[in-house]
Amino acid sequence: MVLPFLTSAPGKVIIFGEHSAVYNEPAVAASVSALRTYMLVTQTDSNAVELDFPDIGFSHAWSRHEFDHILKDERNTTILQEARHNVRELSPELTSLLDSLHSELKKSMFHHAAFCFTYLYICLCPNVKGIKFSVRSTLPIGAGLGSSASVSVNLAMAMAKLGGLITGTKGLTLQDKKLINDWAFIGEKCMMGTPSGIDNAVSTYGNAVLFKREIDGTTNFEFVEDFPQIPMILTYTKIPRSTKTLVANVRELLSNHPNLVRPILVAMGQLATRGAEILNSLDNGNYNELLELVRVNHGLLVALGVSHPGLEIVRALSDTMELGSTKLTGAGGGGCALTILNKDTSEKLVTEFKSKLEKTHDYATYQTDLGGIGCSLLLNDCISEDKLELILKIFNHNEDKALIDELLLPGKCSLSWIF
Ligand SMILES: Nc1ncnc2c1ncn2[C@@H]1O[C@H](COP(=O)(O)OP(=O)(O)O)[C@@H](O)[C@H]1O
Ligand SMILES: C[C@@](O)(CCOP(=O)(O)O)CC(=O)O
Ligand SMILES: [Mg+2]
Repeated sequence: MVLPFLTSAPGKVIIFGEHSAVYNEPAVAASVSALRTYMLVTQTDSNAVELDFPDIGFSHAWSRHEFDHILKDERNTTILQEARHNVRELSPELTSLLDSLHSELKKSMFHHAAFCFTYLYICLCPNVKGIKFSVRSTLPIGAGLGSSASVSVNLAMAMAKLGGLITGTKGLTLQDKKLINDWAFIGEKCMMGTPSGIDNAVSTYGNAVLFKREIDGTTNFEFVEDFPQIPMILTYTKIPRSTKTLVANVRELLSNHPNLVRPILVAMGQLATRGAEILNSLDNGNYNELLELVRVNHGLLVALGVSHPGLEIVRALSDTMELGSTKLTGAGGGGCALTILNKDTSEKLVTEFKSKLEKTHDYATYQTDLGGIGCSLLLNDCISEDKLELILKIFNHNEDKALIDELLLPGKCSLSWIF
């Protein structure tokens, strides 16, 4: 594999069914292909394996010796073989072998990112050394827009490419995408424990999907054809939270009150199924029902305890101004809210809504299209010398997000990404 090369994967918005998706209920999500994570893979002089995650202030280099310790011990052969064939569950044995590689990070917020990195590395490209993986994202991180999944998709794609597991050269084949999605799911497992798999699926395949996880751990999804551009606003409250904690809280609530919580999850699945039907044939006749489902979905999420006073500000303002229906999106507890606008909402009202959120509460708002390009790859022979210089600047000097978009956004920039 000729270095350097780049990978990229988008964030997502869950329209219906966050949290209930973890319990095998259907959910609807779409990619936000303009908000993405990028990964640059470069050769280094050392023998080490390095990661550089400047967006979260984390970088680390492991000497090859640390991995050899695991890889060259014959007692580990079966453990490694089994882990490399299991894309449903993490191997507890491999997990404990990898522990020594990040023991000093155990109490830090970077532990899960490091675990995800080393797990995918040892499974997908263990023979590669003298290499650095640098990540930059235009997505808000820990905000409910699937940044963890987009990092997992990038790592899975880059490492599978380095391990010779990706076959497409002119475009990613369906088989390539399946492999990327499977390993990104394992990456999400390292990050947060019990993902549904919806985030990595949308980040890999792009577009909009009706997703369902089955009891045996397999996943089913169908694309929502002709996904309509719904007028909407995404509001980022900037309130930090962790998906892992919120998902664990819901699990505890379910275990304490199964008879109360189970029907809530089932109702969320029902409304996701109906939501997908409406989105497949959205018109004036069913638009208000879509808004109603958004309102009900938010209410059920409140009942699960995953809203936050900061999210309720957005919901209450959209209700007071009567401009649309708001629900939290992603794991909640802070992060982002999604407001679907009423049909007749004026530009003036939208401006007033956004300006109140931004000026009074210091929130950020995005008006972005949903759907579009999933994961993508920029091969070395498509990167000219002058473009490479600019790309290195972006990754080495923490250039701002507008510059990243201008230079790298697939479908908008002049680079020949394949997807
Ligand atoms: N650009 C990035 N660089 C490094 N790590 C990232 C990046 N984006 C996300 N992550 C990882 O994902 C975690 C956030 O994931 P999560 O809590 O699931 O929120 P979300 O997926 O909604 O953004 C971060 O703590 C970090 O470990
Ligand atoms: C809460 C959940 O439904 C979505 C989490 O999304 P995010 O990490 O908050 O972007 C969990 C999942 O489906 O894996
Ligand atoms: Mg996440």
